[in-house]
Amino acid sequence: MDALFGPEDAAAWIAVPGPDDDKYSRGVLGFVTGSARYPGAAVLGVEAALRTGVGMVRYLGAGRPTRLVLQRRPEAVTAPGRVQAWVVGSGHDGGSLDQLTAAALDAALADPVPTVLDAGALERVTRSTGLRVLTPHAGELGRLLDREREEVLADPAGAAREAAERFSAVVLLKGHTSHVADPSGGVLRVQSAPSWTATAGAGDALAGVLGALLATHAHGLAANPGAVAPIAAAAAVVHGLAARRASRGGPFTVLDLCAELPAVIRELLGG
Ligand SMILES: NC(=O)C1=CN([C@@H]2O[C@H](COP(=O)(O)OP(=O)(O)OC[C@H]3O[C@@H](n4cnc5c(N)ncnc54)[C@H](O)[C@@H]3O)[C@@H](O)[C@H]2O)[C@@H](O)CC1
Ligand SMILES: Nc1ncnc2c1ncn2[C@@H]1O[C@H](COP(=O)(O)OP(=O)(O)O)[C@@H](O)[C@H]1O
Repeated sequence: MDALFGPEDAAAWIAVPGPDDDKYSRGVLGFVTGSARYPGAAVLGVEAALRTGVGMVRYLGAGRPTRLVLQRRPEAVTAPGRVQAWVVGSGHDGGSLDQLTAAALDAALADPVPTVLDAGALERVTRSTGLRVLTPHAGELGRLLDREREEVLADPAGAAREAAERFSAVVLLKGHTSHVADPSGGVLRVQSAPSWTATAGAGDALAGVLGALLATHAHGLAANPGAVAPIAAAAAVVHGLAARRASRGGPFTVLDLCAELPAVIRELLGG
């Protein structure tokens, strides 16, 4: 099955808090992202998650990214504790991680909750124990499959499907059209972002949006793992609509995109 997934489909995957909710019942999202080399990736993921809506963000990383995350978002909690979903790998360099980040990453991968594996964590996919979503761009998916980037671009749906089957994961292959493949062979296509979105850091923000949607649906996911693929597609739609609002036909920064996320969520909910 290969289907187009749009805003009407995405609207069904926005979790709305109720009067009995508190920050824990809404869902806590943990991040092990960013590094001394790429601290900005940590800031962008946390910013995107908080603006998508989540009960709490826990951020675990080295001193420099932690300071920058707190400077931008004092709402983030930097103490370890339970979470309902993880985002790992944005701003990591597969090979070289400081000790604290490496230990936090090991703990996150061993935690059986839904996990977004991005950038530097993609190569650790077989070590993750929960429901997992991989968020590669074409070059990263090529490396995972031992293929050239051009081969992935020639058949993106097929490459995403192959990786989903091989790694028992939902695979969100990013691009102008994003392809979300699940291990049973289904592929959802999302095409909501303008080409101005091709800018460094946009993928780090997408990982944050996706993490927030997973954390706020975590309770239902254990019983319904098939929901992970539409949630991943919904994240791509929300991210793309925020990019469109930020762009209005011109360039924008990733923080501009993040600033539009609350309005996109509101609109999808009919507000
Ligand atoms: N603000 C930040 O902290 C950002 C951090 N990022 C992080 O940076 C890390 C690497 O991500 P990438 O997507 O770049 O990883 P890739 O490994 O896909 O890209 C690196 C490759 O791009 C190619 N390349 C480098 N410079 C190039 C140029 N000028 N023209 C054409 N090709 C060039 C090289 O072949 C290089 O091996 C990830 O951890 C990612 O999360 C990026 O998301 C960008 C923003
Ligand atoms: N031509 C394009 N049109 C629309 N969106 C794009 C285009 N190219 C990339 N994107 C989107 O921009 C983001 C780029 O992510 P990624 O390649 O991981 O960059 P980074 O690692 O720098 O954050 C993804 O969400 C992707 O879908």
